[in-house]
Amino acid sequence: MELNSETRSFGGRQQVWTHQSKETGTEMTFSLYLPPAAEDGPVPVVLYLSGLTCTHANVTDKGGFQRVCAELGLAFLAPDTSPRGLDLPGEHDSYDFGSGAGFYVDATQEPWAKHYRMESYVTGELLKVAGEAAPCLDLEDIAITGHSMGGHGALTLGLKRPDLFKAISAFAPISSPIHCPWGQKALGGYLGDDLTAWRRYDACALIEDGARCEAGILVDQGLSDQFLSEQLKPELLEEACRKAGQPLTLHRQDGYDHSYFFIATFMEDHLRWLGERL
Ligand SMILES: N[C@@H](CCC(=O)N[C@@H](CSC=O)C(=O)NCC(=O)O)C(=O)O
Repeated sequence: MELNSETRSFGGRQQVWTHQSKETGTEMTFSLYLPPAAEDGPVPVVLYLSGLTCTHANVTDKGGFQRVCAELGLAFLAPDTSPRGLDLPGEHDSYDFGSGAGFYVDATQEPWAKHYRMESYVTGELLKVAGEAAPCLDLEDIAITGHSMGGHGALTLGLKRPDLFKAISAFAPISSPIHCPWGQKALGGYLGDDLTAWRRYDACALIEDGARCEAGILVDQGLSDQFLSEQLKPELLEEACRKAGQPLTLHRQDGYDHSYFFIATFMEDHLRWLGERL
């Protein structure tokens, strides 16, 4: 494991680490913000999953979380969105599949199955490695959030692993990959035609099938988001939660698009909401 950079920010430390991953069989990079409170004892962790085309760097540079994490004493952990450094057939052909588009699934189809293991990476190895890099992380006290494809990751992994994640939020998440072109392409490519396997990676299907987050779920969605009606469909999540009695706070934000300007605007709200549940 190697510390690539460390930069002072709001009294804490913004770090970037690389390590050799057993799950992906590649080098992986993640960023980790340690608040000032990490000098004195264990700190809770917010795990942030990024969207299509992103690395750890997008949210680290543009998410604007450091000031509030410093104030609340929260660590902020941001992994990459796929394995890197491979050259699998078709891996780099499109922005919404392959590199930069791991969708937080464990692929079962070739040639992806050996390396595209982002669910296992994020929920297992990443947390372990981050805990070794920073023993001040309280790995019993983790919340999960994310944006778009990463919002889908936060919802699905959070719903599947209530033992690991105490609270879930999302910025403009893909609500139901089964019902949108991005999701159909990714789940078909990584998991094949088995719709039962798809349901394990669809927040609405998981809720229909009984998964719950007791602490509730917070979602913010911009109403000028260019992906809103075709890809994100928050009304599907709203309906699944309503039918199942799953508490959901969904804020529809007038005029906001899909960008990091939107995320940075509502980051503080999400950190305070998650922090109250940690
Ligand atoms: N075609 C676009 C789409 C890429 C894009 O908008 N990516 C979003 C996430 S979309 C859902 O997962 C993003 O976060 N981009 C990075 C950023 O810093 O804004 C394209 O290729 O640009």
